[in-house]
Amino acid sequence: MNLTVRDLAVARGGVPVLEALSFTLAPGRALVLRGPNGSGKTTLLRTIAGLQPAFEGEIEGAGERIAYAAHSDGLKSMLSVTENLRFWAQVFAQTDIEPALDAFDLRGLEERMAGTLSAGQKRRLGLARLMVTGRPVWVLDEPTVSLDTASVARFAEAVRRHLAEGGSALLATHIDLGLGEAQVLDVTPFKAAPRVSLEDEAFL
Ligand SMILES: Nc1ncnc2c1ncn2[C@@H]1O[C@H](COP(=O)(O)OP(=O)(O)OP(=O)(O)O)[C@@H](O)[C@H]1O
Repeated sequence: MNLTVRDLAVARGGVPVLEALSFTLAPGRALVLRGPNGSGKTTLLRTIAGLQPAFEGEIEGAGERIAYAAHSDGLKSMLSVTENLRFWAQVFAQTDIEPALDAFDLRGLEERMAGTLSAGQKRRLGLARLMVTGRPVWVLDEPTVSLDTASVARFAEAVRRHLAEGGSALLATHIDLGLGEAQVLDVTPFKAAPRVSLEDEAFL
């Protein structure tokens, strides 16, 4: 199933920040949002994740298909790394946290309280949670903040695997993730953005 956005306008504080936005994101595809600070990327992602209503337009294929990773890691600081992952796995009716521990290099940190982790380790744990949601559409806001080069590469690899398994990813980022074949959508406030269809693009 595609994620489809049609003639979408999104607003913060009642003020539209983006409008006339349309795109289709098919299974196996990634779309990177690019735009200057304040251009509305976070607002768009929050709207697609269902955290705020659309100002105008339609979103299809979102709802319970979305796993959203916001700017903040949203961890439970008094729970250990494994307890955090188990908690989230339970919320999403999943059981296996082992692949997430491996993918985000959390081995050796399993029993550490999340609150005692470094910023980059917290971010790795926050991103590892995506893998225990079982949800097909990853919506990611600046996912690589605080990550070192090796962790960025691990993250990109996790995204690639997710796409290869039929998932999709919508990401706002200012840095090059090395997802060479990902489509890029330039977000320009108050101007009609180009229509993007990822259905016919080569597999990432
Ligand atoms: N809580 C809020 N209330 C009112 N306006 C807000 C709020 N949060 C953000 N804005 C404004 O909405 C606009 C879009 O912000 P948004 O965070 O979506 O941009 P962004 O493209 O994600 O920026 P960045 O690259 O800096 O993260 C900006 O002008 C911002 O100042």
